[in-house]
Amino acid sequence: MLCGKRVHGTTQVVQTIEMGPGVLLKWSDEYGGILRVKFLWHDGLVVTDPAALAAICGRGEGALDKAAGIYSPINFMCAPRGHANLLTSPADDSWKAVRKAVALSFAFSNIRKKFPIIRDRTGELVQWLQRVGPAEAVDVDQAALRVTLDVIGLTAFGHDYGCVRLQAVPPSHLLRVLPRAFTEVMRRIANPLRAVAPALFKNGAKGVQEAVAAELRSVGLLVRAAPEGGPSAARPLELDDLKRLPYLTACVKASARAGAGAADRGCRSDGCGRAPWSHDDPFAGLTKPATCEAMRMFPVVSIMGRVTERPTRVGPYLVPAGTPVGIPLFAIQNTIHNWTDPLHFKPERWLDAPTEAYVMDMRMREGRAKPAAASTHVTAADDAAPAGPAEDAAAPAQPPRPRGSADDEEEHMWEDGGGGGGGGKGGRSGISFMPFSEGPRSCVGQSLAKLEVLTVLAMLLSHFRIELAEEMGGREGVIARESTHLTLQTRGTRGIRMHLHPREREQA
Ligand code: HEM
Repeated sequence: MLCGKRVHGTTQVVQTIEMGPGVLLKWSDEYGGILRVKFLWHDGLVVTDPAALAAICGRGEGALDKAAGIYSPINFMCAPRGHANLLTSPADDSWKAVRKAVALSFAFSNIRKKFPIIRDRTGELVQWLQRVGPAEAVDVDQAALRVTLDVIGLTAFGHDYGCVRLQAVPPSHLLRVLPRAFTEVMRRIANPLRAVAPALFKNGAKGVQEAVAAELRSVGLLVRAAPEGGPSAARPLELDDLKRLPYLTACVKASARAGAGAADRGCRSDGCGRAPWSHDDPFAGLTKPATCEAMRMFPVVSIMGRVTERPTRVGPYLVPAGTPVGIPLFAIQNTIHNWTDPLHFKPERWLDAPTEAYVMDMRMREGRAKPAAASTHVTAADDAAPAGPAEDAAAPAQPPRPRGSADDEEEHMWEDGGGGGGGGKGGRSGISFMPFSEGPRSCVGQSLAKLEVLTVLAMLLSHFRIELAEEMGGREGVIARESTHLTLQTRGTRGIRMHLHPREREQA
């Protein structure tokens, strides 16, 4: 994303995609929790301040909606003619209806039935890794992507991508198409002109092909999951199938209004949902804190975009309508203002944290929190926006209102456990950890994601001792290649290579 910070009246422009998510972390460390920047030609804010984030992600007056313009390049990857989707749409009535239907399908009571799928695919991955052996360095990032695509395909659409079983990955396979399309999306977010006149830009025409290839695959899944008349998993997608899409979208919305979980149509497996940590799993105690610490340091979604619809208070500032607001999860979860010793991987931070908390204010746990208003770090943005009256500047951030709309009935695998002292729902004073975001636009798929992440980690840790390959250049080498390509990834094609030493062999 093109953005720049104001320094003494001049603007330093940087492209955060090229420089990696670390640039916003550096600025947050240096300038504090509310920073005025330029997003393209707009003035915007970057917010890492916990109290301001609680208001932005809540439902009160300070709540902000999606910046649909920033998200719109994603549309071209998902649907013909670039229609908005659940992720990219502003929170209008249509979004509410679809969100309600999809959330029902992702209720943990439904998702737990999918556990055997996750366990069995991960089991196949373990067998494959055992065959590869410890001498060869394996790209674990890609291994995780293989399981994830198989799990999403099977659980949501009854479609088997067969990623884990692939010996070699052809260039046209989703495993390759998806990362290339993600890269094109990020390029278009950084430079919207790229979508309008691709020929003017390096690899612009190729980017169009990547977007179309990803779009065809998304559409293929939707059409296959249709109740009747769609092609079977065995029949390849044909262009005529695309004409059925408006009908499918109407189906989802209609059943959403009727209160039925339309996306359940894709759910085709039965079975017990016992998760690994509910058994006598020796790694259960370790897996949850390790998962949380990994998600803190390396959040999959490293930045989110919101926009003020009307003049809105953000911390002590009143910002004008139409101001884009960047929410850099990577910086929020790694800045020295929100965490003690943030650059060190310390799963033990989470040992006595409420087990089910995935949204919390870690400053409270570390005894570092100040009252909400005082904890707002005033920055180079002093002249940012027409500030409110002096007494307003001292007013605490608006706490989120109790839940009351689309996702009222959502049942997540783990409800927020009260934010570790942050006051719980409706009274949270701040947020410094939210890998799945928070509030009405939080991740609707988080129950599936958590089940998969924990299962994969528990099974890998119980079978292997894992060691970073030397060619990665240590932790610093990996961090130096961090890059936002829609999700947090590493630059280049090497991925994250590791040696996996089978535990039985070592014990014998
Ligand atoms: C570890 C895995 C995952 C992480 C960390 C994650 C994180 C997030 C975050 C931070 C958001 C908010 C994005 C924003 O506002 O810009 C989000 C939204 C969303 N996620 Fe996930 N996600 C994960 C897996 C999944 C899965 C497996 C699915 C579905 C199969 C999913 C579906 C969605 C959808 C549809 C939204 C948009 C919700 C809305 O705006 O109403 N996610 N996710």
